[in-house]
Amino acid sequence: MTDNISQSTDRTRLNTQQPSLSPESREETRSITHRPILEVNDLKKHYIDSTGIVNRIRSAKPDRVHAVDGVSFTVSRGDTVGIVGESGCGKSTLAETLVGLKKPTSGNATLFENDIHEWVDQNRKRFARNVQFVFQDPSSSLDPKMTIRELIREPLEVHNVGTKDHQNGLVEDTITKVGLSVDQLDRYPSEMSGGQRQRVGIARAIVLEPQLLVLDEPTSALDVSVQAQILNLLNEIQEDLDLTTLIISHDISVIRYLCNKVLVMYLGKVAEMGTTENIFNNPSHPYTKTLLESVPKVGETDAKYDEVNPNIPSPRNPPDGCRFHTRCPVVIPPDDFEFEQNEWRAIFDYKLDLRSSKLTYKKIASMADQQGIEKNKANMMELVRDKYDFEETLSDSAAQKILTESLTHLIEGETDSAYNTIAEVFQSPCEKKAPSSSAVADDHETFCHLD
Ligand SMILES: Nc1ncnc2c1ncn2[C@@H]1O[C@H](COP(=O)(O)OP(=O)(O)OP(=O)(O)O)[C@@H](O)[C@H]1O
Repeated sequence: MTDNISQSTDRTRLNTQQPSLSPESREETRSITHRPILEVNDLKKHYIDSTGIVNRIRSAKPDRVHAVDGVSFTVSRGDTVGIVGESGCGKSTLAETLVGLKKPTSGNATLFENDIHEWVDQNRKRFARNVQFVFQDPSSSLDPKMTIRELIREPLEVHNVGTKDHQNGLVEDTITKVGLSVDQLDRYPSEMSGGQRQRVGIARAIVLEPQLLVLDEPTSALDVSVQAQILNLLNEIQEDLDLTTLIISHDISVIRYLCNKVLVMYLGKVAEMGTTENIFNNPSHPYTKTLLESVPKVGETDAKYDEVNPNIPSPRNPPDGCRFHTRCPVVIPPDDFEFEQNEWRAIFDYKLDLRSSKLTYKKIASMADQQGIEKNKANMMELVRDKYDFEETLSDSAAQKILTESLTHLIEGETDSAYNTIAEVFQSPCEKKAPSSSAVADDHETFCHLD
C-alpha cells in the first residue's frame, strides 16, 4: 500500500501556497483538487439473513439481502456528496462499508488509491485518521462518563497529535468552530441538549482534520428547530475547512442545502447522479422525479413516497431488469401495441400481481364476499377492472382482446392461465434488462432505458 496520503493531500499547504503559484502550478493544483480521492467500483454488500420468520418456519435457505448491489461513483476533493433514497435502499450500508465498518461482498472502494478494506485490515488507526464518521444519534455515540473536553481530545490522544497543551488548544479551537463555548468543555453529555451533543459529535470528527467526513442522517434524530442550526453549522464547517464530505439522508431538502453533488439510490443501486443543480433542476430518472415530487409541501409533515405506489419491492428479492420497473410511472410498453401510458401501467400492474400471486381467483372471490357481492362473472370482472382502473376499452384493440382473454381465465378460477396469456405478449424491456449508465450532461448520469 502506498503511504502518500499526507504528502499529496495536505490541505493547508495547498491553500497557503496558492497566491505565489505559477499558472502551470495553479493548473496542477486545480487538477489535484478535482482528481477523485474516493473511487467506488461496483461495490456490493449483501447480508445473509436467516432470521426472517418465513425462514425460521420453513428452515429454508437464508435470505440474501442485496443492500448495496453494484454501486460505482467517484468523489473529488472538496465535494459534498449527498446520498439520498427511501428507507431501506442501502444508504447506511454503503456509508458503513466506505468507512470500513463493513466488508464488501465484492467490488472495492479506494481512498487516495488505497483499497479501503486492505487499509483498515492493515492499519485501522491510520485509516481512522483520514476518515471520520458522524453517527445519526449523538447520544449513543458519546461516552456519558467523559467530559466534553475529554471526548473531543480523545481522537487527538489516540493519534498522538502534539503535546497536551497543543491538544488543549485544538480542543478549544474546535469547540468554538462547532458553535459551542469553551465554558462548556467541562460538562458531561447528559448536561447538553440533543443539538449540542450533535455539535460535540461533529467536533470529535473534525478535530483530526480528516480527508473524508461521512455523516449518516446528521439531523434526523434532532428536533426540527435544531435541525436548521446543525445544517447551518455543517455548511459553515464545509466552507471553512474545505472538507470532502459524504452525507446520507432520506431528506432531499437536507441534501439540496448541503451538497454540490447528489447520488440517488434505489434498492441497492444508483438510479441517477449529478450536480445538485442538475438533479434538482433537470432530473432525468423517473425515480428521482418521483422523489422530488414527494417532498412535503408547506403544512405537510412527512414525505409521501409510499403514496406513489405502496408496493416497494424487497432487497431480499429485488426485481430483475430495472429495479424501479414495478413502480415506474413511465415503464416502457412493448413495441407491438399502442397503449396510453396509464392503461399500460395498469395492465403491467395486473400482470405483476398475477405473477407474484397478489392477484388470484381466491382473492377476487374474497373481495366479492367482503363487499357482499354475488360471485357471478360480470361482478368479478368488474371488481378486477375497478382494482386496476382498466378503461372500458383499451386504445389498442389487439391488446383489448388479449386482456379480456386473461380476465376471463382469472374469473373462471384459472389464475395460471390468466398470467400465461399475457406474460410474454405484455412484456416491458424494463423488466428484462438492467439499464446501463447514460450521460444526460457533463457530471450527470442516469440509469434508465428511456435515456
Ligand atoms: N445486518 C443486517 N442483516 C440483514 N439485513 C440488513 C442488515 N442491515 C441492513 N439490512 C437490510 O439491508 C437493507 C438496506 O438497509 P440500510 O440500513 O442500508 O438502508 P437505508 O437506506 O440506510 O435505510 P434507512 O434510511 O431506513 O436507515 C434493508 O432492507 C435492511 O433491512
